[in-house]
Amino acid sequence: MADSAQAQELVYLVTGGCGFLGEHVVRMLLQQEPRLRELRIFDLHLGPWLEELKTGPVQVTAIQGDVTQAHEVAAAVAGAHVVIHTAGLVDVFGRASPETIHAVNVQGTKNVIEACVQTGTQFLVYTSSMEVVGPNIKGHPFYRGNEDTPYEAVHRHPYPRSKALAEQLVLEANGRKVRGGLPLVTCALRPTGIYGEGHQIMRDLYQQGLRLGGRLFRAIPASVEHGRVYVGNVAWMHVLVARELQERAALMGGQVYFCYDKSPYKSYEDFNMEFLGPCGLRLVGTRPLLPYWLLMLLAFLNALLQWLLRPLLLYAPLLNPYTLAMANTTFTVSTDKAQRHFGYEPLFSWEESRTRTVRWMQTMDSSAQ
Ligand SMILES: NC(=O)c1ccc[n+]([C@@H]2O[C@H](COP(=O)([O-])OP(=O)(O)OC[C@H]3O[C@@H](n4cnc5c(N)ncnc54)[C@H](O)[C@@H]3O)[C@@H](O)[C@H]2O)c1
Ligand SMILES: CC(C)CCC[C@@H](C)[C@H]1CC[C@H]2[C@@H]3[C@H](O)C=C4C[C@@H](O)CC[C@]4(C)[C@H]3CC[C@]12C
Repeated sequence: MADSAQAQELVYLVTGGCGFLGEHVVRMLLQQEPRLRELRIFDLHLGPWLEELKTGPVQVTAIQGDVTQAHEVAAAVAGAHVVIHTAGLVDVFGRASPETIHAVNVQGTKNVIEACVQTGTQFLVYTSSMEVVGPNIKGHPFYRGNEDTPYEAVHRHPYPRSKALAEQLVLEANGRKVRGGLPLVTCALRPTGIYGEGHQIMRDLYQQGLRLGGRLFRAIPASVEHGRVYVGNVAWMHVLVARELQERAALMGGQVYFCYDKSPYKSYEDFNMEFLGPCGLRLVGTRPLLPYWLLMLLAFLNALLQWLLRPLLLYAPLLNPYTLAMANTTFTVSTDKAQRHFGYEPLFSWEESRTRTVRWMQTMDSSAQ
């Protein structure tokens, strides 16, 4: 027992710990990080589920705060050994202004870095995104690429632009001296499209399918591959990186890693059907029902309507020129960098990831009736 008592010495902070990914990271840390003494969860909106975590052996501290407020971030970071920064404004639908996206994703990340430097926190893991690479606006395919695959990254949309800037800040901060003189060690993880329990878009698509009499209509050719990764494996990768960064700083510091697992390569819609199918939905059409030019026209009409209606109401449908380009451009990764650098293997097989996601959707299904 002396060993485990000695081992429980680390303080972790998870920003955005009440979000879709953040909650999985929090739960994974509690399960898989035996050296944890205190887990701080920092979020703009705290979830009620945090209460149930407070009865365990690890001290769970919930902090309601805003990453754009430097003093709030510094107070939360002070005394933490590791920061996992997942907080972000994920918006590709035009719900938030470009300024707000920049403030949360870029200024928020700057605040986290400065807080580490000022308070002496040495390890920072940043949740980046595949979108710092692509798909680009030219629609170039990225077919099973890795961290070294050349690709013309062009960012026009506020969300990917903000993620790219924030990632760059995190990587450039690697090696800066933190309070006490030790070097800051940082790295960035780039998930592809995350799915799993708690995925809001999957929920929305399910509800849309129900409204359409149990059908969804194919919009994108089945041959367009879209990278997906299970949330439990993304969380596991964060936990592992945070742990191994402390042992392999020279190798891992300043590095980026795609988040991957054994989820199959499929189109966005066919992949979703792996979960929506068992819940009774059907994807109509082996080919897109509408020609691409018509979908593009509808996407532009949606963008125009959003702009016209903005003074009156927020109109933010799933389809806009950016989301259409994302769904319609092949972007998949195939890499073993995380395995080589820190021994990552997915914790959940594809079958388990699918079962867990379907089970979650079916619970939602019965609670909706
Ligand atoms: N969902 C995906 O497919 C995906 C893919 C790649 C990368 N990511 C990245 O993963 C991270 C988590 O994304 P998610 O899908 O869980 O999104 P999410 O919206 O579910 O979670 C983000 C969390 O950050 C919090 N947050 C937002 N603004 C904040 C602020 N100003 N101060 C403090 N907290 C704030 C939110 O309250 C929320 O709990 C993001 O950084 C996102 O860019 C997500
Ligand atoms: C064209 C319509 C028929 C379908 C629209 C689907 C669209 C809403 C989906 C397609 C691809 C999705 C993005 C992709 O999985 C990866 C990411 C990266 C991540 O950082 C944030 C979420 C995001 C942008 C997904 C959002 C929803 C998208 C655009």
